[in-house]
Amino acid sequence: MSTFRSGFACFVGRPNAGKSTLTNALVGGKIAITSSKPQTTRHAIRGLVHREDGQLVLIDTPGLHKPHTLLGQRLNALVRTTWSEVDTIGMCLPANESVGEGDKFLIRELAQISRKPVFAIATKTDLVKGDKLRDHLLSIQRAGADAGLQWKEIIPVSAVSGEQVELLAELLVATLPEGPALYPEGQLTDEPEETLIAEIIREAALEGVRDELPHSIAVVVDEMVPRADRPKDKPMIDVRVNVYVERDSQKGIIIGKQGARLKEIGSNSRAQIEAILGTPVYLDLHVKVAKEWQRDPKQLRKLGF
Ligand SMILES: Nc1nc2c(ncn2[C@@H]2O[C@H](COP(=O)(O)OP(=O)(O)OP(=O)(O)O)[C@@H](O)[C@H]2O)c(=O)[nH]1
Repeated sequence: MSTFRSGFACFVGRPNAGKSTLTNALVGGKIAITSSKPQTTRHAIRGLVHREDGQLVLIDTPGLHKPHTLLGQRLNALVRTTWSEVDTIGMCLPANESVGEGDKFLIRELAQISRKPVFAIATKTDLVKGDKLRDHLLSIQRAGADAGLQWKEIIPVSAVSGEQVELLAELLVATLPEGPALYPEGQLTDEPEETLIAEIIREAALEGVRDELPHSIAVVVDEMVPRADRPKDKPMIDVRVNVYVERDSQKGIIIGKQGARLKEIGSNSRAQIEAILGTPVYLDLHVKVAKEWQRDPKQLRKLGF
């Protein structure tokens, strides 16, 4: 029997490097969700990659979402801890952008970790042509050498076209220690659909305003009902959702000018929700103020905490 491997990996890279999209592509779609409860680690699990040869647990790297406070300063301790705890690291460097100072800073930091495989992942290769990709791969190699980092591999991928995603999964799994699966297959997908849907909407609501609404937002799926008057071959589900914030000002942020942001939240999350439910949905989003909900046990229970 062939060896089964299991372990943890994280992706690092500047904002927009393609980490989330790659995570989704590796996981196979819908379950790359930041808030899934940490199980054996303190870190949030972003997704599970189940394969015949192993199981890869992709974890979130806190702090790297705020590179402006991070780059140019020392990396915070939590990020270092994450790096020291995972089995393998993938640094994402988008092929349509040159290797910049921010990237080099990260590469130097990664070079400090000894005896851990660090992959350079040239993301978004569908956006560039041959010569440009070759130059990009060369500058990644050079940046590694300059920092004293020996890349485990430099691998070009496109999460959008799917090119080399399978190969990347194989290479990452090959670096994991031998061991049984850490999570039952499909564990994260066993979360109730409502939880996944609420989480997708919460992510969409936080998009671009994360700093303004850090923890003050909770999303609850109120009901999901099949629309009665639809033909059998064209079903539709009405999904009624409440988005709770703590203050009126936050309500304004979520709703946006003439409802523009709320509309955007709906359209950004609908496709993913439709993928989960397997039917078109009508999303009915309501924003409500639940004052100080984080401090009110009764409200917390209502919001599912
Ligand atoms: N064409 C193309 N676009 C991609 C690919 N991967 C990601 N993108 C796009 O690049 C943008 C950023 O991708 P994300 O996956 O959100 O990047 P990220 O590194 O997770 O970003 P942060 O959450 O800001 O750290 C999005 O608009 C993606 O659609 C790819 O393989 N090809």
